Amino acid sequence: MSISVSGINKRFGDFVALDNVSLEVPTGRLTALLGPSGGGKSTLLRIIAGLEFPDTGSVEIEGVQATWLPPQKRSVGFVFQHYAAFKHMTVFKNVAFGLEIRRKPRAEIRQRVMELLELVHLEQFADRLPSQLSGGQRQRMALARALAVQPEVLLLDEPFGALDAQVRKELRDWLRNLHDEMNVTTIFVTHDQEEALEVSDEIVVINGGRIEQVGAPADLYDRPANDFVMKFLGPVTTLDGQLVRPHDIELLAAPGQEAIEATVTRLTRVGFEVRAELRTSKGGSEPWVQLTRIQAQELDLEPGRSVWLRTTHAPKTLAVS
Ligand SMILES: Nc1ncnc2c1ncn2[C@@H]1O[C@H](COP(=O)(O)OP(=O)(O)OP(=O)(O)O)[C@@H](O)[C@H]1O
Repeated sequence: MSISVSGINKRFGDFVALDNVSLEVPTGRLTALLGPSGGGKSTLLRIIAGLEFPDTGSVEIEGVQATWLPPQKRSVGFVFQHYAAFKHMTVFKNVAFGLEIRRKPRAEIRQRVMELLELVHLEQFADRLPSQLSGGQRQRMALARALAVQPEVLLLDEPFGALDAQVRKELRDWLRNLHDEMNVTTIFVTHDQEEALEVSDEIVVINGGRIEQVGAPADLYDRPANDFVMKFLGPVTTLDGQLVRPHDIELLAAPGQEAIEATVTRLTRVGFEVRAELRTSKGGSEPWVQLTRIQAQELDLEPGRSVWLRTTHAPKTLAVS
């Protein structure tokens, strides 16, 4: 199911939470709403879900006007961050809930719930209470519950928030597979750029109630529309007044064409990478460069050594703030 949002404005009192936001999400796509806290991501998702209504603008789902429809009439399943599981019900009952209120036959409910629990790897926990699950397991239960009624649109607000890095990573792969298997249109909110870059087909960068840029992860990373997107999507440093990615700077052991002389001030090893901090001779700017251990060894880098720097990627011609 495709989703079309156009000209959405939303205020809370005097505060503008969304400022003329328009967005097209085609059927089957996995889209991330990415941005800093308070930027308006959740508000936009809640408006698409029908949990909140815009002041002006419209939401269409599969070409049908849905702006004022209640959530249950939208064919959407959603998982919000502070998801309230029914504490007194087992995992099985929690997942079965949506099917039971739709008065589906018992055998069908049983089969569907067990299929879903298998999908989210919780089949052995069907009889437990939510309080007897880990945070990650509870979030997977919430996803199974959202999927039970076979929504064509899945809306997830920070579905992996508050989990440790390792579990988040596992759940990312799992979400990607699930999305592909279930053939749904998924929109998820995250403030984690790595999560958005790794999982999604398309990223919508939202800041201060406005969309900064929409595009495939690689496009946004390599061709950010502005400084904000560039800084938000990955590491940046400045070289010769230009904002560049630290891995887009080449280090040379001898002078080269268009290369700037610099002195190594500090070397830090982070896993298999080396971070070299430098000071340029002319202008005295202090860029840092990310390189592999092998590169650092080949250049025989050490503090005090002179090197020459040039960008391997066309730098963005934007003013550095
Ligand atoms: N019901 C509300 N009443 C008043 N202000 C609200 C309400 N809901 C959201 N806001 C404000 O609107 C702004 C956008 O909130 P929103 O939750 O959409 O941001 P977000 O990008 O999802 O942030 P986060 O990542 O922190 O969840 C915030 O400044 C928030 O305080």
